[in-house]
Amino acid sequence: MLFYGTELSSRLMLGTAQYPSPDILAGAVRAARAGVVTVSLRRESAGLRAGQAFWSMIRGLGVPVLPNTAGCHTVKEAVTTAQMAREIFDTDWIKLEVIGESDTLQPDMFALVEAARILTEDGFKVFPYMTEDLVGAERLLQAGCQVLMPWGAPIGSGRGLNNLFGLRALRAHFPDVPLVVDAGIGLPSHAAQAMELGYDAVLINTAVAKAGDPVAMAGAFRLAVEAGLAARSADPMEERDMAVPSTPVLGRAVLA
Ligand SMILES: CC(=O)[C@@H](O)[C@H](O)COP(=O)(O)O
Repeated sequence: MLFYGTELSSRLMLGTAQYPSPDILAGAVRAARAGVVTVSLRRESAGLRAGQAFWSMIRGLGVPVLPNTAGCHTVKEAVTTAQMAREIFDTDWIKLEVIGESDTLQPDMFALVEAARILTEDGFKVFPYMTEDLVGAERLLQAGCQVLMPWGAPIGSGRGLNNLFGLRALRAHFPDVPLVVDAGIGLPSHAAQAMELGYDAVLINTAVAKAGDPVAMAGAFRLAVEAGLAARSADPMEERDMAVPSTPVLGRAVLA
């Protein structure tokens, strides 16, 4: 699967926020064999790890960087943050987040489409963080996005795939568009389920960073993503409502 013409080394995208230490973050990225790491300009700038040292460490991981506009609530904020990210990380990839509601951190789909249009016209390759809304998805594609990133559940909730019907519908409507489940994944089994649904990748941050052992959890997610992808490629059986005996019966026992 190509993401804007680039084949990633793995289908696991890893967020870099909230780790107990930079060493543990680096260990998690290695254990996950992450295909991409995401980094938030606004959050890092505001925190203790601000500035060049943290960003140099991220670049030094040797994994493609996908900067994001986490924490942005308006089109203007998101566009300005994306432009800063392009300079700092020397990449035209941007994970576009425009948050519309504070309790759920639900994306503002209207502002998202507008920001995506501005950024694609400016040469960016936009990875939009979105709800599973089919019409919104169509508008984002019309705005120039070639990848879509629907949420599994609210960011940091660890609830997994909240709306299986919606995620399935999105996959069915856009069979050729790279789709990534972004946010809300709490367990490796959720990641495997996303891959089994036919999603092309998953993006995970909190579930790894906040695990008791982030490095071990990163390894578990790697295995789950690989398992889900392998299962999908192996063409899983159809679910049925009724039982079908799996053991052939060749006659009945005769009781004397
Ligand atoms: C949209 C967003 O910010 C997510 O990419 C987040 O970084 C990952 O979500 P989780 O922390 O729930 O995995």
